[in-house]
Amino acid sequence: MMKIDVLTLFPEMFEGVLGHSILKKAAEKKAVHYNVINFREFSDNKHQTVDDYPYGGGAGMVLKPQPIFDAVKAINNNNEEKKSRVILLCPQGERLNQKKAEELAKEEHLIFICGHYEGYDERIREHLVTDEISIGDYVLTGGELGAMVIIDSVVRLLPEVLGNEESHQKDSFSTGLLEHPHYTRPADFRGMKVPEVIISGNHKNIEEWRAKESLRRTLTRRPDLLKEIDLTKEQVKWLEEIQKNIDN
Ligand SMILES: C[S@@+](CC[C@H](N)C(=O)[O-])C[C@H]1O[C@@H](n2cnc3c(N)ncnc32)[C@H](O)[C@@H]1O
Repeated sequence: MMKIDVLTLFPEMFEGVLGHSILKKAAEKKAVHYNVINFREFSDNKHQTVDDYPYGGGAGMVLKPQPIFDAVKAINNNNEEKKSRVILLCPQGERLNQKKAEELAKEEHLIFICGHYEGYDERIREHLVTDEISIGDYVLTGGELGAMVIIDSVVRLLPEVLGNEESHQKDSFSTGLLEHPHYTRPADFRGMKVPEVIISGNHKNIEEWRAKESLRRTLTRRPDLLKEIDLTKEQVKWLEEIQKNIDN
């Protein structure tokens, strides 16, 4: 079972996300155990302060190292040698992608540190964390939403979490390509018809249509992804056909 600890000043923010849908079911199935901790509890200051003014002046408050170092130590049962992935949410970090989610899904223990205010003391970054992850090139008020995004992307990859019906194997990015379009009943909705091939019952043709649509989507929306993967000869041929159709 994967263990996920989250250090935050706003634990209530996680109740909605971890307490619903697939993330909740994953915990019920014992694929994952969540532990959301307010690191204010670890402050050794009688006022339980967790932040302070930045040395050198400037706007905003900075998270102090002590409560966060001590919280991580307590999570690891005071075992300094314990090898957990300690992930700092940080707009300056490596950008999250599917590959990173897949890598983290192989771990047994993840600890997330959610920053707030102006940021955190640099010694946390230098001496405590193993990964700094950003969820995109924009600045959030805190790391909580980022931690939730990473947890969601990781937990759905754990064995037993998604059934066959919701398999992630063909999801966008898992194959290196964007996923093909989906349709459901009715076949004719107010004059808008689904492509003939997918109601043909011919599985070989349906698979080929999906494979080509996946390539078409990637070429038109995210051509950068095509440079990252090795295409089969057949895919290269299809891609050339798709490109010709677009050009004409
Ligand atoms: C207001 S931000 C601090 C930004 C910092 N002053 C800077 O310019 O890099 C407060 C906290 O929100 C979180 N955060 C903000 N943007 C994020 C992003 N794109 N991805 C992940 N975490 C983010 C981080 O934990 C950060 O410490």
